[in-house]
Amino acid sequence: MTRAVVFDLDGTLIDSAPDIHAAANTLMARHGFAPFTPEDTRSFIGSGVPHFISCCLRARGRPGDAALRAQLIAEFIDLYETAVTLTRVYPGAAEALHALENAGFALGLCTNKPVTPARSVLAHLGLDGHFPVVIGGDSLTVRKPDPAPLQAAVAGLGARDVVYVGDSEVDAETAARAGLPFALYTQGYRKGPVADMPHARAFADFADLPGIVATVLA
Ligand SMILES: O=C(O)COP(=O)(O)O
Ligand SMILES: [Mg+2]
Repeated sequence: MTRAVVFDLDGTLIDSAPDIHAAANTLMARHGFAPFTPEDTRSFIGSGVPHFISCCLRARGRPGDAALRAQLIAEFIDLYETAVTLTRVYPGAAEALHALENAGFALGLCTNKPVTPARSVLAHLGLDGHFPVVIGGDSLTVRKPDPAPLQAAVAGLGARDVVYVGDSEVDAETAARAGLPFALYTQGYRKGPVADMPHARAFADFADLPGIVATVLA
């Protein structure tokens, strides 16, 4: 059976918050709302687009407006596909993907970002060739922290021994519910202290990841 590493995307492999921030503020301006700070935007990321838009509306005093919410979700998804130019790969992440592949690991992706913008930003950054399986926030009827998307990624890879790598509380809960070890990247968009998040290992430097995966799966 294949050994595999499944990655979260936003805040884990890529710092995409600047693009998400720009898209959100385009939307806010279009609808006459005040812009968000980068910190506001980062705090809304991690649970997918519907949740992101709910956070935007709550912050602007319109939490119960279902029609506006549906409209903003559709417009945001429209903006999302080309929101790639401000996004950067975290230092050492691309090298870690190569090292893991060279060590024989299959690689998969399980993100709450919708699958079309996820594939678009992966291609823009030259990372798409690493991932035979990409599960996005709209791939199934449920999204993380439900374990089903992560389990679908694992099944798609045909893997048994798997580590999930992510940056957020949502990712830690997803891995726990899927019964998989979790490696926490500490430089992403988590909302609280590392100590409050269940994890097998935490790392701040991608150079450490291949060794961590080997140890966790030993
Ligand atoms: O779209 C989001 O809210 C977050 O995406 P992620 O699951 O890749 O962190
Ligand atoms: Mg993330």
